[in-house]
Amino acid sequence: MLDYARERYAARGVDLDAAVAAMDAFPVSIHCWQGDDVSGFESDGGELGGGLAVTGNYPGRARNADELRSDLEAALRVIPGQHRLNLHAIYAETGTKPVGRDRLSAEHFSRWIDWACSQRIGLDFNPSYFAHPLAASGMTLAHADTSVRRFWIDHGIVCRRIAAAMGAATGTPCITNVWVPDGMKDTPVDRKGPRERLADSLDAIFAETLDPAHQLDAVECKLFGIGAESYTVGSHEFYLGYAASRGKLLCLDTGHFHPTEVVSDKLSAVLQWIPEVLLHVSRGVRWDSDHVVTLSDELRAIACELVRGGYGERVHIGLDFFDATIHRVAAWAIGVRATQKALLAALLEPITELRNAESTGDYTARLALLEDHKTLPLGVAWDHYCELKGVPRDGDWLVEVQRYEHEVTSQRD
Ligand SMILES: C[C@H](O)[C@H](O)[C@@H](O)C(=O)CO
Ligand SMILES: [Mn+2]
Repeated sequence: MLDYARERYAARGVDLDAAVAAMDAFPVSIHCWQGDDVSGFESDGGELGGGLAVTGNYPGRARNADELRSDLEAALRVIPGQHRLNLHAIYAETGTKPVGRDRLSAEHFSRWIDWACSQRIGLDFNPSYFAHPLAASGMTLAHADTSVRRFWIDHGIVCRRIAAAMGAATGTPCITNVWVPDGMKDTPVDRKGPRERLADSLDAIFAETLDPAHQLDAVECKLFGIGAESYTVGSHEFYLGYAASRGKLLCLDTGHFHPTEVVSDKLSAVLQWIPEVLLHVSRGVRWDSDHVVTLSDELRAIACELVRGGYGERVHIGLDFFDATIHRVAAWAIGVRATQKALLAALLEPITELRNAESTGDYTARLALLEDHKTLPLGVAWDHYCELKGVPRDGDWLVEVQRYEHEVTSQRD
């Protein structure tokens, strides 16, 4: 079967083995928050809020950092390749004493850092601007009250330092992604003031120069959230301008746009003006519902844009979904494996033939090639990749997760 697949791709001018080898250049930053429904481990944390909503009550949620790390290891055993872990500040381990988010430091993440080093994976990081009494009003960095704003600015400052320590320890830059829920349920009369305050707060957070070899900054835009239906301070236009003017990464979450807008079309547009992009690959169903990522047309289109544009170095792939209706380890595995399949399909695209067809105006051949590519034996190449990396193929990995569920997660209260 593998030889047959090699031949089929070779007939289209594509080297299957080279495509499989190229997969190493696309690590995926796996979001820790799928493992515990974005709960975190703060003893004094608040309701999730911020427009974020997790539905479902599948048994076996990780209740502490050791359980979450164990679940992540179970997921990594069925995910091919070396990846990264994306942590939120609410996953700090502060012992029995609560530590204010404005006082967190790298020592509160030392066990995560040691674990990442032992797994040989990189870390990414996020300040948490939700699930906190000072975020309950729906405003954080854009808040009109200076003392509330100061608290959240200090949170951003300490998180960048934590990220720098993570990057230094793991030997790969840690991306600190700033997302704030700030917005209004109903029509504001002052759209300008909060945006001025958000810009000032961000400038204050980013004032300290940190080594880009250890730490990079990203800002995440959004169209609307639950409870912020009429106005989102950090809109796409706001953050595109901010990132372009400050040389920051722009985080594009695939659930954060109008349902008819697609991130696959935005990549080559924003990368004209900003240095790098962080992706939050999600699957919005009718709204920013954060469903588990599947091998959709849009996911494939995003992967094609990365490969065709040669954006491997400039686009960082992260995931952002949370579904508590299915087994959480399986959710990670499904989402990461789907993302990787999209990448492999993109690497197997008959790009030379496609470019020739397009440049000669033969749009009939372009469409025919794109359609035919869909049924070439991607699954055989994918199985081969899984075997090379020593993880179960499609059809086999779920059994491993079910065993883990039986032995570990189903034993939790
Ligand atoms: C928990 C995440 O940081 C959060 O989902 C954010 O990235 C987002 O997308 C909010 O809608
Ligand atoms: Mn996101």
